Amino acid sequence: IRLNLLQESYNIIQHWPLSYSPGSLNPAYVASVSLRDLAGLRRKWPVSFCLLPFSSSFRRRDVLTLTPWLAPIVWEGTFNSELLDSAYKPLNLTIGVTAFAVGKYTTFVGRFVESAEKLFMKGCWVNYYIFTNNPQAIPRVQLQPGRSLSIIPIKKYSHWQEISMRRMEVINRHIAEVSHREVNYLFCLDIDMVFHNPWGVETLGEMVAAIHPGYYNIPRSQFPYERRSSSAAFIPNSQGDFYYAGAVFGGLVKQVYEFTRACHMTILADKANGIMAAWQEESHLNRHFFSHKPSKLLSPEYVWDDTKPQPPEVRLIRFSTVNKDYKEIRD
Ligand SMILES: CC(=O)N[C@H]1[C@@H](OP(=O)(O)OP(=O)(O)OC[C@H]2O[C@@H](n3ccc(=O)[nH]c3=O)[C@H](O)[C@@H]2O)O[C@H](CO)[C@H](O)[C@@H]1O
Ligand SMILES: [Mn+2]
Repeated sequence: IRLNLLQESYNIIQHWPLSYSPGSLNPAYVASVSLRDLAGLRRKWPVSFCLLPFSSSFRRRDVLTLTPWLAPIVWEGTFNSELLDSAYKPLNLTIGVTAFAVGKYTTFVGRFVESAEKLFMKGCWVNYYIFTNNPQAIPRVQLQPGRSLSIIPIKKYSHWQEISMRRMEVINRHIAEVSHREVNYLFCLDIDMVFHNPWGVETLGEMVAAIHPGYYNIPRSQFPYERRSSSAAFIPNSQGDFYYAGAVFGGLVKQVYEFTRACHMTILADKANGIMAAWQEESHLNRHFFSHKPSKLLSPEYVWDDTKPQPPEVRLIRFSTVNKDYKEIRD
């Protein structure tokens, strides 16, 4: 019963800007309700008040829509994008996107950016930051007004594992040097992916993680966490919350800075001990989110895998991996 009540409050808070004068609550927080936010609200308004006007229109009963620590899990059918758009528009937010195209992965850039131009954060300012060892290989894509793309040269590590893991370090440094001045929120995405349906402001939150499409309906004992206690990414057998994808994370730029710094540190600690975690930086990301709970979760709609059949609970595939030949693409 308590969870239901809280779910109701969450739905109400999502509708806040319509029912109450704009400015009374910063819409930046409207879609990222945490336990802390709820506790604060309750002090001002009794719960019964929160429960009054809305009940059933934005609810899903077939999937989990709230974590045990009361972070929303975003699924199609749990939010109203028109309302959210009208709440966020006046904030004039700039959203950054980092993506890496090293070695043969430059072939993915065109499809990634073209699809993002049609579907990612429509109506917001968007800055793409494409990190590559081969700037000439990045195609020029026609961008919508208010959107920009920077190409940032980086060196190429020889192993794909190292390329993938070093993203934490590179993003962290880039935030400190550049993007902290340019964006409010930052999403860090795999590049071997394509947008198929809208991805909007419903995804914004302090710290946002995405549930891995392979493990959203699997018992936690089978999550592929790093299980060696010698690794800094170690999670014991019976523990953990969700298995998150390494391909999608984001949040307020300051939070993403802290997050990438922490992950890079634990990756370095493993390296000093001659260990590489089971799923590289994804293992470290999972370990970090185990002790620092994300304030919002994205459902696997936001990080799907095209080789999987679409189950009924996944109503909209928004962002999905491109089929690739691993042997061919990873040198
Ligand atoms: C869906 C999902 O959660 N994907 C994760 C998974 O694999 P994937 O198997 O999808 O990893 P991947 O091959 O896409 O590599 C991750 C990303 O690193 C970049 N890259 C990688 C290799 C290379 O030669 N050049 C290059 O640019 C590129 O942006 C790519 O998208 O595991 C990886 C680490 O093992 C990462 O945690 C991915 O985020
Ligand atoms: Mn990938």
